[in-house]
Amino acid sequence: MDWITVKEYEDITYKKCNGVARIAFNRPNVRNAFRPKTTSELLDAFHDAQEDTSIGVVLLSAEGPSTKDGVWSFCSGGDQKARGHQGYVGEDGYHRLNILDVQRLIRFMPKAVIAVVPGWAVGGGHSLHVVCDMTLASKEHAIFKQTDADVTSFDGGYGSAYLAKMVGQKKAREIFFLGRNYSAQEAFEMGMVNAVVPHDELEATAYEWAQEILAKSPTSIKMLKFAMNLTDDGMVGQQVFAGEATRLAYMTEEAKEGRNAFLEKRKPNFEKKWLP
Ligand SMILES: CC(C)(COP(=O)(O)OP(=O)(O)OC[C@H]1O[C@@H](n2cnc3c(N)ncnc32)[C@H](O)[C@@H]1OP(=O)(O)O)[C@@H](O)C(=O)NCCC(=O)NCCSC(=O)c1cc(O)c2ccccc2c1O
Repeated sequence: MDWITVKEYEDITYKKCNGVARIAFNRPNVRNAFRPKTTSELLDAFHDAQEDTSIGVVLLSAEGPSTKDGVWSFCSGGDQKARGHQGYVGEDGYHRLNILDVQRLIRFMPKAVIAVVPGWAVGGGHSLHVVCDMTLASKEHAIFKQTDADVTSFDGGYGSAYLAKMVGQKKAREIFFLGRNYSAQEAFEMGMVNAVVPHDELEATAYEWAQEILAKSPTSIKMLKFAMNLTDDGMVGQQVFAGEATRLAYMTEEAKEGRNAFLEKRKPNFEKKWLP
C-alpha cells in the first residue's frame, strides 16, 4: 500500500491509495476522543472523499498506540474536557453536537465506509462504528463499550436504535444499560462486527476488503447501500434513494426529450416511451 497524504490536519490523518481513502483519528493519548476541531476536520475529509470520483471506499480508522501507555483505541467518543453546558465547545465558543453531522455524512455518502477498529470503541466512538457500513476489529486490542449513560451524553439515534436492529433489542439494551466491555469476538457474535482480524493484519485486511468492493459496479454499491438504509431512515431514506432514481431517469431518452421540448418551446413527444 502506497498511501499518499491528502491534507495535513491536527486531529486526524487523511490519506488515499488506489481508490481507497483512509481517514484516521489522531489523538491516541486521549483514546482518540473527538473535540469540535476533530469533527470539523472529519467533515472536511469525508466531504473530500465523497466528492472525489476516484474514491469508492472510505476506511475510518485510528492512529496509535498511545505514546503514554501503548494502548490502542479507535475512538472514545466526545472529549469530556471540551464539553460545556449545551454541547462540545469549539475554539469559536459555540456548543455543538456536530458528530451527528459526521454520522449523517457516513450514512448518506454514496460510497462504502468501513470502520477499522484497532482498540477501544467507546461512547460516540462506538456509535461511529455502528453507523459505518461494515466493521473490522483487532482480535487482540479491540474493545467495544457504551458509556453514554455514565456521562449523560446519549445517542438516541443510530448509536442505539440502529444498533438494536443490528444486535437485537435485548442485547442493545444490555450494551447501553450496563456499559460492559465486549471483545472483538463477542462483538462479532452479536452481529456488529464483520470480521475479527489479527492486529498486525487489520489495516491490510481493510484495504483488501476495499479493493474487493472497488471491483464491483459503483452504481450497484451505491443503490444497494441506499436501499438497505431506506427502511430505517424514513422519508430521508426515501429521499436519498429516490434522488439516485431521478439521476438514473435523467439518462433516459424520454428525459432528454422532456428537457429539449421545454428549451425548444414545443410539446414533448413521449410516443412509444411507455415501456412494458
Ligand atoms: C475509553 C476508556 C474506557 C479507556 O480506559 P483506559 O483505562 O484504557 O484509559 P484512561 O481512562 O486512563 O484514558 C487515558 C487518557 O485518555 C483520556 N480520555 C479517554 N477518553 C476520553 C474522553 N472521552 N474525553 C477526554 N479524555 C479522555 C483520559 O482522561 C486519560 O487521560 P490522562 O491525561 O489521564 O492520561 C476510558 O478512557 C473512558 O471511559 N473514556 C470516556 C468515554 C466516554 O465517556 N466518552 C463519551 C461518551 S458520550 C459521546 O461520546 C457523545 C458525544 C457526542 O458529541 C454526542 C452527540 C450527540 C449525541 C450523542 C453524543 C455522544 O454520545
